[in-house]
Amino acid sequence: MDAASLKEKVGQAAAAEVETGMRLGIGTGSTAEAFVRALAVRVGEGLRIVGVPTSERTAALCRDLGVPLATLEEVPELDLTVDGADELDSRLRLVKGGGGALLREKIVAAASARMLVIADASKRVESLGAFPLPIEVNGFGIVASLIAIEKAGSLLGLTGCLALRKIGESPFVTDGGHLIVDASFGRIPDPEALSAALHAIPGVVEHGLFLGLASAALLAGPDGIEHVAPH
Ligand SMILES: O=C(CO)[C@H](O)[C@H](O)COP(=O)(O)O
Repeated sequence: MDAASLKEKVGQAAAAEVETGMRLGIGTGSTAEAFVRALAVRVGEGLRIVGVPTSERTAALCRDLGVPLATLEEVPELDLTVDGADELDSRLRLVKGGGGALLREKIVAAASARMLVIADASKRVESLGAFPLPIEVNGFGIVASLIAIEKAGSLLGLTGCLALRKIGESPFVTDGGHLIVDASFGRIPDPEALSAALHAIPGVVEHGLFLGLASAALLAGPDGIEHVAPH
């Protein structure tokens, strides 16, 4: 089965878990988009939900497909967030932010009673870190922040290159107006320690380590959908 079909299947499986009346956080990325498409079908059949999108991109798709939306200000407590991931480990610790939406994704996930991760099974890893860690930074003092991120990594034995994310020649700018640094640290033995160290840097707005947020995952592979709980 190709990657698009796996995303479609897992998007449908996640949409099947949505119950009428739910307040949903709606993730960002190609897998989350497959979920939105399947959710829109159910909304067309009479499912009543309200969704809080994690990016302008997701909001636009939901509007196009007729998925009812609200802001997090209007609906500040959510029942379930469904979102993709770039990596997940057996404890359902995640790396997210490949699509640059990590700040809103984390705010929405933290406002949700449950977070369901949807991905193809190739996203499951023994240790986080093969995927470069996205770090959202304020544009002010970017060089100072880069130096501080490098030092924070090296104090934890993590070395590797930091790259300012670009689209063509221009820096990628997030929905919140910030920049993204992709940190190729390699294997991250202690994600909690790295999370704390990054949070201590004033120019770091947020980072893509999602720790203790995911409640379950649906992973699509050639043999079907696997339901995974953290352990
Ligand atoms: O974190 C994200 C966006 O910021 C995405 O959920 C993550 O990058 C996975 O994307 P995809 O489903 O396209 O592989």
